[in-house]
Parts: sequence; structure tokens; C-alpha cells
Amino acid sequence: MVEANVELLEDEPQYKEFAIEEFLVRSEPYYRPVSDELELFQAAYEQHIPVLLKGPTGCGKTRFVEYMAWKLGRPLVTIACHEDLTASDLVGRYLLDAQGTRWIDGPMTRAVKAGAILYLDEVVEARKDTTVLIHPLTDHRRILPVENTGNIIEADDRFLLCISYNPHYQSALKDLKHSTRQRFISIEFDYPPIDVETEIVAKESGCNEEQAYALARLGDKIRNLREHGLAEGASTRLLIYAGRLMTHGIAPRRACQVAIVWTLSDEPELQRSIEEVVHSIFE
Ligand SMILES: Nc1ncnc2c1ncn2[C@@H]1O[C@H](COP(=O)(O)OP(=O)(O)OP(=O)(O)O)[C@@H](O)[C@H]1O
Repeated sequence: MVEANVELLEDEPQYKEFAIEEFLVRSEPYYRPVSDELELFQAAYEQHIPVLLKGPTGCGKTRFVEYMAWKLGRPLVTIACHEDLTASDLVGRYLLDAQGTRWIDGPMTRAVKAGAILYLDEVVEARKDTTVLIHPLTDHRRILPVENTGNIIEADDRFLLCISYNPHYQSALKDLKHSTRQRFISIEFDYPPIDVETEIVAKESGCNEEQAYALARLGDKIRNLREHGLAEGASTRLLIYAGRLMTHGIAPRRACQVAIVWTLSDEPELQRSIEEVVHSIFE
């Protein structure tokens, strides 16, 4: 029984016990609301309704959750999901050290016990056995069954599960099952309108208003190239990178080339099209 789940305790950081207080967001993160997402999240939190954040890469989902965790005064436990992530990575496992075998709670168990906000980023990437954990946590039961110890943990009243999902990446093979997604309310995110994105780029990159406006327009135009075969438009994150290089004295066209053009595509034809848009904006 136990033996099968015992692992040697090395000095690996993920096995170190940590205090949940370390996950408190101590200073106010900068977040510029785009719509009524603050009110929606707050209402869902108070009503114990799990939240699904949908949207393209680099559009502010993570920053939003950080902001909400700060606003609600709850620790934020973030897990970047990937295909090797197993249920025991989340729940915990038995480990062997000099004192013998002992159980170590995984990040999900700690979050559930401490009433944290648990943010599973790109949840569809995780292995299917992790959805088995999500279901009892996200319905009226709000429990986490820990198979290896036989314990059932009731979620703290202040616990909330929040997951994110990028609809552009999904395929028939990797999609959220309806029985999973219908346990959440879904807040759709997208890149902000030009005036709001100007504000965000200026604030986050330190570039001037004029440069930030030009970058926001650039983002908007490049996103329209998606019909021409561009898989994903320029994210707010990339516009900020370009702005930061410009703040550091790199010429705008060059900053956009390395932060945006070459990052978005390897295809020479497509790179040329994006470059043309850059040149039309930064003359
Ligand atoms: N509304 C916003 N207010 C403040 N900053 C923002 C906002 N939207 C985007 N940003 C900026 O864009 C960056 C990227 O956003 P974030 O990391 O939240 O993206 P994401 O949607 O979680 O992306 P991914 O899906 O790739 O993890 C942030 O670090 C922040 O600088």
C-alpha cells in the first residue's frame, strides 16, 4: 500500500514544507480593470462558485488573480499545469527521510486547508486524474478526498478554485469536458481596447504615452493579421517587453522586431507582414 507511493526525500524544493503565509500577496499588484471582472470574481468568491478564466496568452489573467487574492486577503497558490502533473503532485505523497516515512501535503491540499485561492493555470494540460480531484472540490461537497491516506478534507470556507484556459490552444484531444467546465462560471478575457492597453503598457514598461499608444495600436493591427495565418496575436506582455526595451534606449523598430516580430513567427513571409505593420506605425 504505502510503499508504492513512497519517494525518497531529496533536497528538492517542491518537497520542502512551506508556510501558507508565504503565499500572501503582500503589496497591491497593478491591475487595470477592463470590464466588471472585479465584481464578478468577488461575487463568485463570496458565493463559493469556482471561476474559469478564458483568454489568450498574456492578456492579464494571472495578474487579475494576483490582484483579487490581494484584495480578498487570501494566499494565492498557483500551479502551472503540464502533461506530467499527476494527482499526487497536487495532493501530496509519502516521503522517506532520515526519520522514516511521512506524509507531505501537496499544494492543493495546503490551499484547501488554508482557505487559499488555488489557481490552476492552463488546466487542460494536466493529466486526466487531476480532474477527478477537481470535481468533488467544485460542487456542493467542497471536499478533497486524499486517496493515499484515506482522508477526506473539507475545504476551508475561504477556499476558491480558479482555473485558466486558452481556447485558441484547444484541440479535440485536449479540451475541458463539459462535466468539468460546467462546475465553473467563466469570465472571458481578451486584449484590452487601445486606450486601456496604452495605459497598461505605459505603466508597466515606463515608456512615454506616445510610445505606449503606438504599441497599443500595433498590437491591435497585428491581432487583425490572425486571418493571414498568425496563430496568436501580439500579447499585452509582448507590447510591454517592446516598451521596456524602448525605455532602455533601443530604437522602436528594433525593439518591436525582437520583442514582437521574431517572437510571433518563424515564417519569413509572416514576419515581413508584421514588420510592415511595425514600419507603418514607427516611421
Ligand atoms: N488589465 C491589466 N492590468 C495590468 N496589467 C496587465 C493587464 N493586462 C495585462 N497586463 C500586463 O500583461 C502582463 C501579462 O499578463 P498575465 O501574465 O496576467 O497574462 P496571462 O493572461 O496570465 O497569460 P498566460 O495565459 O500566458 O499565463 C502582466 O504581467 C501585466 O504586466
